[in-house]
Amino acid sequence: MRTALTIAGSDSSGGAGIQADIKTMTANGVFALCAVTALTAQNTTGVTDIFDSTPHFLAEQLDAVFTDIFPDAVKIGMVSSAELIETIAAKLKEYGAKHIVVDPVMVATSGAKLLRDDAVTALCEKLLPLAEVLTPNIPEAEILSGMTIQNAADMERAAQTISEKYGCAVLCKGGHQINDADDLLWRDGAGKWFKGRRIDNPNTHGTGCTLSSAIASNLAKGYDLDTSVERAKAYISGALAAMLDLGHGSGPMNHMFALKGDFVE
Ligand SMILES: Nc1ncnc2c1ncn2[C@@H]1O[C@H](COP(=O)(O)OP(=O)(O)O)[C@@H](O)[C@H]1O
Ligand SMILES: Cc1ncc(COP(=O)(O)OP(=O)(O)O)c(N)n1
Repeated sequence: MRTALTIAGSDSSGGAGIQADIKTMTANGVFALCAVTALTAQNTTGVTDIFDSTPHFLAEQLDAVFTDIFPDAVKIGMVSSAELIETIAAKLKEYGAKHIVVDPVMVATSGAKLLRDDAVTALCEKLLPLAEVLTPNIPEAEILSGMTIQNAADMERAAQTISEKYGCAVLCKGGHQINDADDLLWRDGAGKWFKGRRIDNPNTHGTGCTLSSAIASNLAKGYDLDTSVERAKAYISGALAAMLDLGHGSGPMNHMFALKGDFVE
């Protein structure tokens, strides 16, 4: 069985963060490993508190994983401080981790800040250059490129700028646009659009975590990046279209929409 590691924060509501990652990896047929960067007290209406792992304990989790079950791909989500970012970068280099997907999580849709302002530089300098692909949403792509994004041409310019700056592929996600759910993959000097039908579902908690984990799962299975993005897009569209409705705010998706068998009713 192929394996994928998520390095991310815990979401007590189960819709985003490490919980979304593990469900996504499992539903995509890979064995999920995890290293927890932080605990969040969170539900569908917002984040009330964050308790960070220490750099030492995060390093211990990464040592435990890499020295035993070496992951076929790695996904990185919420990492709130410069010290934790530096720890992850050092360990990924030490172990020669491959197929690294970085979701540069900065702010939850509910408005909570998940990355400290003083950690953006560490993210850019230490972690982004290790990535095979970055998956910023539009607000994150604006911060990383220093540009304002208002339309598809702006997405292309911003993705190109980020890709050239950090030497990796960039998937600029269009979920925050008004009329569509089209994502742009910029790699090796050229852009490719992955078109998505916008699903009229207010429950989008964890879409970014889910997409990046599905990409990592498909890279772990040996698919190339284009195919991994295409398959991840099909997966998230299915999870949104299942129209799960839980909680009082923007609820989670149904990660198990495609699961069939005697134990699912
Ligand atoms: N209503 C929607 N219908 C279909 N796809 C969506 C919808 N909202 C987001 N997506 C898709 O979900 C993925 C995550 O995008 P986005 O919501 O922009 O990320 P984030 O959760 O990081 O803000 C992208 O592939 C995006 O196109
Ligand atoms: C613990 C934790 N990590 C990441 C997020 C952000 O999730 P994301 O899928 O990027 O976006 P929203 O769910 O906020 O739309 C989170 N909320 N919690």
